[in-house]
Amino acid sequence: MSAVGKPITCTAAIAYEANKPLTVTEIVVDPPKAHEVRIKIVKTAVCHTDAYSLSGVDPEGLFPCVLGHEGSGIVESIGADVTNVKVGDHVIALYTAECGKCKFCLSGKTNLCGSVRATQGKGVMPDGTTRFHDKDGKPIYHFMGCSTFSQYTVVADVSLVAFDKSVSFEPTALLGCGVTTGYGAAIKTANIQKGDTVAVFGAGTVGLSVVQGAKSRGASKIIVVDLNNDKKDWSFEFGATDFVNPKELKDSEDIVSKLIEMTDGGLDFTFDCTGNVNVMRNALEACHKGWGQSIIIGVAAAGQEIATRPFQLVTGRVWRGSAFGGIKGRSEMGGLIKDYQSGTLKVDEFITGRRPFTEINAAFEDLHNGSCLRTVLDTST
Ligand SMILES: NC(=O)C1=CN([C@@H]2O[C@H](COP(=O)(O)OP(=O)(O)OC[C@H]3O[C@@H](n4cnc5c(N)ncnc54)[C@H](OP(=O)(O)O)[C@@H]3O)[C@@H](O)[C@H]2O)C=CC1
Ligand SMILES: N[C@@H](CCC(=O)N[C@@H](CSC=O)C(=O)NCC(=O)O)C(=O)O
Ligand SMILES: [Zn+2]
Ligand SMILES: [Zn+2]
Repeated sequence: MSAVGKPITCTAAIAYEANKPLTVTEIVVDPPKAHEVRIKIVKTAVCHTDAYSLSGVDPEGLFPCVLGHEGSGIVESIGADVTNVKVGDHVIALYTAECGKCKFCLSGKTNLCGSVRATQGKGVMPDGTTRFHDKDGKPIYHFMGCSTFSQYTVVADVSLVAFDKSVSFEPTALLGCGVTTGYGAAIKTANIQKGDTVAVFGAGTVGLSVVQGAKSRGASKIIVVDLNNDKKDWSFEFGATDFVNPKELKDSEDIVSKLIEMTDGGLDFTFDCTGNVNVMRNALEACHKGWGQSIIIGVAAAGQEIATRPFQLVTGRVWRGSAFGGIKGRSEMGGLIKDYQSGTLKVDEFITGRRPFTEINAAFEDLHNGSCLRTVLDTST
């Protein structure tokens, strides 16, 4: 019997409090209101940002909530006035919405959209209420406008994009965050050109996706910096030309001087994909005088601040940031899917494990163990 217009009881993973394992339990998911879409999530994966928010240091972190923002699934039902998707469409949830109408969307300068961001950061839908409840009716917060750690979720219509049914749910789940973020940061935010030199700090899914973006643009040197030698082989497979482990430098060397020496004065582009503010400083200072740009992708907690001597900027180095790789999810995801289909963009290669949904806490543990890129969860099991 169809559940359209009715609440659905399903399994979800609830973050009840910071730093505690998620509780896999039944919740109630209300039907979508106007301009909302209820999705049956098929595949989802854990991104480092889910672990960051679960750790309790995210100033927008609210509990209890349904985490998860890398996920894809099938439109189960739509609310009034939804015109961009229909029931049965295969979709990716987008934590960076694209309304096409707000000041941000119309600026042509950014992929950040203002339409739902304020309520998204408060863990509620645009009308200020939640569609998730526990069995006693108590509200459960949404997360990043997606909440993919549930068999069913509700998102704003501006927070999803449909994709061709010939593409499967696993790669599209990963395109919901990590891969798109890194690849976009390289090809869009930085707009790396043939011959440029690049250093990437942090060889997780985001960092290695920067690497493949740099490779696709013909960068002449792509240096990966990571403390974990287990990331070396992957770095080369995704396109790195060099791998440096700062722990293995000589006493007389530091990572900044090492990178400057390797690149005849510094890099054209560096990327922080660690979220560590000390690494961000090194990444900036390893840039070439006069033009080098450092792009911050990693997320750091409230209270953490970046520092450098202003002279570093006076002498032409540029500090920038990138959210979701600068990609506009609804109008540009199709291009990334084409890159995936043509083989330019590796996505499946990031899947280092698969688990049933009930093992979601183990998937978080995987992320903290250096031999994981992404663990994909099957919400039906
Ligand atoms: N701006 C945006 O739109 C987005 C930002 N993010 C953020 O990007 C970052 C990366 O995410 P993700 O790839 O999923 O995370 P991962 O945890 O998979 O990757 C981070 C990598 O950085 C390495 N690392 C940690 N500390 C250092 C250090 N001091 N020097 C060098 N390498 C280091 C880790 O090594 P080890 O294996 O030893 O832990 C790991 O390989 C996170 O901060 C995440 O929150 C993610 C998605 C979107
Ligand atoms: N609530 C967090 C926000 C951290 C952050 O910067 N998030 C990234 C996406 S991380 C994905 O894995 C982002 O896109 N930021 C732009 C935005 O509008 O949120 C905090 O306050 O730390
Ligand atoms: Zn993410
Ligand atoms: Zn907008």
